[in-house]
Amino acid sequence: MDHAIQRVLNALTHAYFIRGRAGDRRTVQNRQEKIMRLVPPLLQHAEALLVEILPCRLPADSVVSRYFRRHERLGQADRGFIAEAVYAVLRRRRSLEAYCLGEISPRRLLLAWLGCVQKLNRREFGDVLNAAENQWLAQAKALRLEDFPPALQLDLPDWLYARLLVQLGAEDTEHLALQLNQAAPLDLRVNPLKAERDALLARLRADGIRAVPGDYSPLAMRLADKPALARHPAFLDGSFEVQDEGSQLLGYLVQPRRGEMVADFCAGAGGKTLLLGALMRSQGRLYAFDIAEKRLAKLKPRLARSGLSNVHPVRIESEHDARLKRLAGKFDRVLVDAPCSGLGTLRRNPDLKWRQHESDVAELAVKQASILAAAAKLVCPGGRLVYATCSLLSEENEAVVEAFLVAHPEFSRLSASEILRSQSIPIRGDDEKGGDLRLWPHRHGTDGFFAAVMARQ
Ligand SMILES: C[S@@+](CC[C@H](N)C(=O)[O-])C[C@H]1O[C@@H](n2cnc3c(N)ncnc32)[C@H](O)[C@@H]1O
Repeated sequence: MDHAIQRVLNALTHAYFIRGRAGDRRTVQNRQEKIMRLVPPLLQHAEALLVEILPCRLPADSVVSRYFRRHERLGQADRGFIAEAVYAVLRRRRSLEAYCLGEISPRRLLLAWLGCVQKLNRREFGDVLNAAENQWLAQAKALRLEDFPPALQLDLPDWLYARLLVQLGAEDTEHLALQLNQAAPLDLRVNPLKAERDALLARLRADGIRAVPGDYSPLAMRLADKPALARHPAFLDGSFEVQDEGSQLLGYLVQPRRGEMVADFCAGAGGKTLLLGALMRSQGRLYAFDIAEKRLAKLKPRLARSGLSNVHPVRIESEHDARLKRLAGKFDRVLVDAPCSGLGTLRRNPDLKWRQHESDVAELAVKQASILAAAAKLVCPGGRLVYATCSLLSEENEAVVEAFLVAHPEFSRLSASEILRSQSIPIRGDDEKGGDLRLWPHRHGTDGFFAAVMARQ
């Protein structure tokens, strides 16, 4: 193998683990050894992957999966490593482009990340850099990020920075943006029909998986690393699902009870459906509506693992589907996990900040209002309606709910924090304005979520 590439890989591996996995020498050593053993030209793979991702035609995660399917000989550690480099570039794309000094290319973005963010020195780069690149990188390293506008420094598009500034102020926007530029932790949710959290934590630890209970959700477990779990026996037997802790809290806001009629209006692949079904102890009827056949199809194997028998997936044409009319006024609880900009998930999907535009947000808000109004018709008198998004923007959140409440005086807001507290879920911080729940990556360590709980008279 080319020694220069080997040196960069060593340095990269070092930088990667120092940043992400400090404190566990054994893991560092194991994975480092693994990478050394398997080592392909990872930098070239990262470059090739960026060529496909940067035009932003498709979501980055689907491009990454497709790439790895095409390169099936890449091992787990190599994949982790390539994905880490590519995602780092996506997170820091705007400032890395500035470091490119007018000649933006996937290779330069990667080298800028290595040189200017990871601070690899010339010796660590070895002879990977040609003379022109050496010269360019020396100039790039001399740039001071502080001399650029705040939005660039924080790697946000101008329009998004401007909106967050209005909502949060400069200091909080900075804290949020810095957090959004980190990788999200891996959270699991225990399936209470199959396992008990303490026992499952012990089972995972016995397998060398470092896990602790979540801060808020009684079913959450947070992992210290990102092990591959798809073949873990406790996953296969339905004892847990992968689910962000914030997402879990939405299930507790719906608070479904055994025997009730419950609808998950935008069920997708059923992350929240599975939780709602488990909270109902599989008793009563739980409808999982969605317009996307493909997403609902992904719910099927998850349902099979979960042990739930009360879930009815129904593909609808739109929120105005005629079948919904027959169900009007019949549901005790309705969750609307609305399609949204997804900006609360930027730690996982950093490409969204470059793929979403202002005009998308305005369109989404119109769609969200229409879905909420249609879903509300399903709620019975005395029933509960929860509107949620993983957006950070008030346009998709409070504004949608406020307009809905004006047009539907039969609904009134409940306090989300009180509902959670009544279930012994402690939510700290400034999350109670208007009674709605707001979860922020920089305050709660979860993805960004908004949820409003409403009751029908
Ligand atoms: C935020 S995702 C839902 C995620 C899902 N609840 C989960 O926890 O995994 C929004 C979903 O809304 C669906 N959707 C979009 N328009 C819809 C509509 N008019 N009626 C129902 N669902 C819709 C999308 O297909 C997508 O699956």
